[in-house]
Amino acid sequence: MVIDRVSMVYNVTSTGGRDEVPVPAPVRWARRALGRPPVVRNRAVNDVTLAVHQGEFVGFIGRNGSGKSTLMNIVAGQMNPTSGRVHATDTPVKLGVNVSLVPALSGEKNIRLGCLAQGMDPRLVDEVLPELVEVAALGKAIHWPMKAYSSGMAARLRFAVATATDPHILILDEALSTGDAQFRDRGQARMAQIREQAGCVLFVSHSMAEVRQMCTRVVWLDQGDLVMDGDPEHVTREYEAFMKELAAGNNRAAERIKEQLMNDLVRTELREVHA
Ligand SMILES: Nc1ncnc2c1ncn2[C@@H]1O[C@H](COP(=O)(O)OP(=O)(O)OP(=O)(O)O)[C@@H](O)[C@H]1O
Repeated sequence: MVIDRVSMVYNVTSTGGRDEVPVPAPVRWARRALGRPPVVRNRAVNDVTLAVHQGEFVGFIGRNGSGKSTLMNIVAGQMNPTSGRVHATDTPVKLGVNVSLVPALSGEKNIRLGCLAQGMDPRLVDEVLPELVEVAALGKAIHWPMKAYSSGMAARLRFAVATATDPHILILDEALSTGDAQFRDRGQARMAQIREQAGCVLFVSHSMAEVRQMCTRVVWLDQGDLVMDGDPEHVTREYEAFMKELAAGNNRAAERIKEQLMNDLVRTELREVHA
């Protein structure tokens, strides 16, 4: 899958601020004339290019509002980017979105329904059902209506359904973190299985431990920019150093870390182009 120079700019109503980027003048005038609130431009993803290969487990990290979810929504086809394109060999499945579950039905019935909705043969559904019930690890609650589930329990169910068809490209936006330790273990085992079956997983997380443990590669986004892309240990270490400076109020030092890494990234890309 290739994310090719993807950018996303949201127009958002704002009461104003000095460093806001205004929309073009004619739009401003028209809104003023119509008595609508002013709108500013918010760049959520900034010209991001990435190639993700089969079998890769790519972690996406970055502070709040850095563009991770926006990028995942674009990859999942839920949102069109302002510019750029995503080329994928198969439809990416974003956990919990591509399958609509029914609150009044039991967990087991929902798994069955979710599998059928994803085009699975009914005989195959019977075959895989016990395994998926085990992945969800809901115990007796698997027979309860889904509306009686906690948010973590519902997340487990969605996870089991989303991974049922061995999606080629699976997108997880913080899904595992909502579960407890037992679910995380099972969830990780299931994702390792997906990866082995030559799919790839895109995984958004704020947990560096989880990212280091599970990912084969990590992408760091900040304010929509691609800051780093590489080895999980290396990227998470630099990210932690950046966050530490921010937490200590050393914004300049944090910016310097980011600038240096972005320059390194440009140099690497240039070397690759010339190679
Ligand atoms: N529907 C929307 N309309 C306008 N702006 C949006 C919208 N959704 C997100 N944004 C903006 O886009 C930027 C990126 O948001 P996004 O949710 O992609 O970040 P994130 O990295 O996933 O953050 P988090 O770690 O907090 O989940 C933010 O500045 C946010 O304010």
